[in-house]
Amino acid sequence: MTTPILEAKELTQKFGGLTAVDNVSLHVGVDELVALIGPNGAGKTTLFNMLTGVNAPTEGDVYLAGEKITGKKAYAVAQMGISRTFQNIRLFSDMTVLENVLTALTNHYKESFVSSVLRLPSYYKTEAAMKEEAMKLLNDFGLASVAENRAGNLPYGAQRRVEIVRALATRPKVIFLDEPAAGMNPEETADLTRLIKKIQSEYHTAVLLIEHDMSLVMNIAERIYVLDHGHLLAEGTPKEIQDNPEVIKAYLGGDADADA
Ligand SMILES: Nc1ncnc2c1ncn2[C@@H]1O[C@H](COP(=O)(O)OP(=O)(O)OP(=O)(O)O)[C@@H](O)[C@H]1O
Repeated sequence: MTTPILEAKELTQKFGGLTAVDNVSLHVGVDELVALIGPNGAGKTTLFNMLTGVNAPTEGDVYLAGEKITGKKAYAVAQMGISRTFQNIRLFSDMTVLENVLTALTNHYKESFVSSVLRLPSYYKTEAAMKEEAMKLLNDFGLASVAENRAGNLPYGAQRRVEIVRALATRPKVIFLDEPAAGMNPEETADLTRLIKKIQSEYHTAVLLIEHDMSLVMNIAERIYVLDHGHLLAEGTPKEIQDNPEVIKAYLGGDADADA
């Protein structure tokens, strides 16, 4: 097993009388591409929310690169190296594509207040370096030609790509993608598949992916966790998951290639 960059130990989330996630442990290795699947209401988003600091777990702990991050707020977790996209696109739709990516880079380019206000030479240098990094990312993900377009005017699939690039611009250790293929047409999904592989292979960033599109999951995930009614039902390679009778019974309905 690779060294885990992310580790969750015995996480439980209760909402009043409902146990949405029950005693789930998982790990994601450095550079690993892991998927989390399960039927609607299985607890996937609730688990994501605990891992990213949106909700504190009722029980259990989360470790990022060996450091305990349980109970830290979402912004602190983001600064420590977890970034995510959401089921509903959350771009700054009135800003350009480039500006959206630049907002994510600001944490890495510290410029003093004085040099910013006085527009000292170092200010322009920093601005140029940020723009160069943002344009490299946009270029790598086929978005350079729309850098100056208003983000809200892009087609749906391109907006999703911008969101992923913006998450990557924070230079995370792990990137969480919450149903990135939702609402995409087959061509957009094929583009997305290449993009996600690139995050892993060229940016050496671990990926944890929630996705209902089984062909996408089986195509790119190295390992899969299956949640069912808040419990971890199975863990394994795509092949092991497809062949697992419990998974087939509880989730895939006997057809491993069908969408959930
Ligand atoms: N804030 C909340 N308060 C109360 N119950 C909640 C809350 N968030 C989620 N739940 C419940 O927890 C369970 C798990 O929901 P969750 O959204 O995590 O599932 P999911 O696997 O992400 O589903 P989907 O695939 O539909 O997004 C559901 O029964 C849901 O109604």
